[in-house]
Amino acid sequence: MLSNLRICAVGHQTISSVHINNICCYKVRASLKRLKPHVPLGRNYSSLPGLIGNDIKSLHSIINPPIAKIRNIGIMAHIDAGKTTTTERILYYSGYTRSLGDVDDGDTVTDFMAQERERGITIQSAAVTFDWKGYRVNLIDTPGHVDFTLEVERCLRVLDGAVAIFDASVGVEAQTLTVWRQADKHNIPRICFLNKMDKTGASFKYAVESIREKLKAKPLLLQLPIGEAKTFKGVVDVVTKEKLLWNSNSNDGKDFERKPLLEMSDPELLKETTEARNALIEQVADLDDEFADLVLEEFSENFDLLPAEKLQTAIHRVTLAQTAVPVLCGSALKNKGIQPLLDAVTVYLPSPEERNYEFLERISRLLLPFADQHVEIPSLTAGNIALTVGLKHTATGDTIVSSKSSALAAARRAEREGEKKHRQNNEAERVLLAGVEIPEPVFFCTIEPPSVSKQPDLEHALKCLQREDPSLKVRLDPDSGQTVLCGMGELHIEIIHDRIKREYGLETYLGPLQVAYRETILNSVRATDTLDRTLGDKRHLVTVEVEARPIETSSVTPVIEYAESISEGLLKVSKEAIESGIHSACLQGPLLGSPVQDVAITLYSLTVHPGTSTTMISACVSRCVQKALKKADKQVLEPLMNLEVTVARDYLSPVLADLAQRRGNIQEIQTRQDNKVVIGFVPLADIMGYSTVLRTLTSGSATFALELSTYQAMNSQDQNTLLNRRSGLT
Ligand SMILES: Nc1nc2c(ncn2[C@@H]2O[C@H](COP(=O)(O)OP(=O)(O)OP(=O)(O)O)[C@@H](O)[C@H]2O)c(=O)[nH]1
Repeated sequence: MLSNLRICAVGHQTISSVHINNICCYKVRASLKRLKPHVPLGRNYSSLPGLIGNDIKSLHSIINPPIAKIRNIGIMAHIDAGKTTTTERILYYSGYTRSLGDVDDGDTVTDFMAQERERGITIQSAAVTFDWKGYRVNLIDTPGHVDFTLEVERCLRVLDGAVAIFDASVGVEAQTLTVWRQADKHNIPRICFLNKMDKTGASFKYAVESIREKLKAKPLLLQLPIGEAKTFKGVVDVVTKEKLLWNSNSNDGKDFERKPLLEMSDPELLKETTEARNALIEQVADLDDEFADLVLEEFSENFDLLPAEKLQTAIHRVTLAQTAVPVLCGSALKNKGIQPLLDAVTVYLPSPEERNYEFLERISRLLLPFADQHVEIPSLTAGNIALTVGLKHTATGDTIVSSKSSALAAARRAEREGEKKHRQNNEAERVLLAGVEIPEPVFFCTIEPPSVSKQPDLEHALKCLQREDPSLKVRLDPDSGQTVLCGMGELHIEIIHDRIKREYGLETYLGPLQVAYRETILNSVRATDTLDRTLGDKRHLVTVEVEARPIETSSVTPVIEYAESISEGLLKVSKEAIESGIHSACLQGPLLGSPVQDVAITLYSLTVHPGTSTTMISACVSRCVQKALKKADKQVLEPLMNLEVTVARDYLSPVLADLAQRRGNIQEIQTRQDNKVVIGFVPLADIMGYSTVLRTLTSGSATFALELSTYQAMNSQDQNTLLNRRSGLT
């Protein structure tokens, strides 16, 4: 029985993708050329290209692994930490691909969009399924660039666990903090992988410290690196006291040597590992009472006698409770440390069962993704990924249920659980499916089809893209009649433009990129208005009096109040019309036509002639509110961004000088290895096109992250310049 589906990404051409229970289902269109045949040849499968009958697993093992052996995990990190490279290694070692893909060569499986391959970045999440030592792992590689935050969020809400990847030479970076917070919100157990241990400047200690300090997490060091940067050779498994060494002559890292540490051959390393293991045991005992009892009763005299499996089970519980995070390390590029990372995923991250979802599922037509091919399957157990086709009215972030009664039952149960929430470890949150938070778009630009006859095609393309990506907003400019795209950043809009061309065959024209300003009022004002219109033999007559006043909310949704004199009876029939009128008036402020923020509207009087339609009431209220807003003293608000620039010491001065010219407000300059990290605020209007400027200023050695902080009042000089520019005076 189908009781709960989560829709994750829909709308691209004919395939819609759904979440079944806690599982994410995405379109996967990776190239099949390097896929190893893991699909049984049969009635439905013979059409898959490149599949041979010999090296295949049984249908049962492919479609229905026991739920305890399923891991649904995401990979998350700051841009360029190495998610895609790590995923490629994982696919290779698990036998899913035959050769190693490389982001720098543009031939990875998960970065399958043309733009991803060209730019070497991940934009859309991709899902792949593979088996590792008897476990089924459904893995999602998510984008790291801030413009695609929503894509990360919609993945996280359905995962059972995640691997957070860090660049070991920089530790925690700006976007890591964002995705970490998102994972906290969705209660996702995590393990950390300190990647790039081979890189100059890599520091295990520094990266661990940054996890402790910046993420406020308790790192459990399950490994120690053997060597660092150029000398990085392998890792020590602290839990088992073994050393794992990769052969430096091997070009794919498939084979490695695992040996117990011995007093004779490695006295120093053994001593260091024993100390690390003892510290780990104490740390876990502090966090887990059951383990503490075991250690105290049986092993307090000698921690060496504590079996590795007992320690692993306790670490699993602590990871699940999210009171600490296991930390591992390696180098994806140099093919070291990936196999133990996979082991850790199966040992420490939870199965769907442990995450306490209790639905069973059934839908009419199910497809299983095998890269860009889909195999129809009759049924699927909870905890798996599948696709369904043809959902027309469902968009990313929606939850669908089989019937109204099952939805009500889920809501009732959530309510009951909510009452015991504090006792039951957020049971209600586990049952209810979290919505996605859609960030505010800060940029917009007009978009034109190649000819008027192509306008319907453009509208169709934008509709599909919006269903997939709710952070893209599309609206019609009421003055010019033009279509306006609103997005998260320059790159976001550029990619949308590119996708319209490649996927929908439409060559569109973008207007100049503009900042999404807001407006507010500075004093209280009252206005009255009357609308008197006769349509046919019917007279519509409304008189309204409203007050608009400034309040502090940081929201574009106006607060609506009613004076006591407004009759209950009148409100009953016309409340909806009144509020829709107020909302529509506040969408377009009198200064720039931007949304009005921080206002309260009070309705003081309303008289309505009998027979007046609600549309006329709405129109009159809207006009009256606009009149009031126009009368008030007004203020433009501009988006202020949090900026973090990481730059080599030598280039710090030109970067600071440039930021000073951009109205930048520097809060702090940190030292990170050989780099300086500049943290501050800068108005969005002054930071457009910054990536090109920064590249030129620093010979390509700097990176930056940008995120909306707040909307702030513009000073009067800047505001006048902007208003004059908009009205064409300058
Ligand atoms: N030295 C070193 N470089 C690495 C390692 N892993 C990845 N890289 C390099 O780092 C860059 C970024 O790697 P990706 O795998 O694309 O990183 P990503 O996190 O997927 O990036 P986005 O998808 O854009 O968020 C590439 O040039 C990789 O070759 C590593 O272990 N060591």
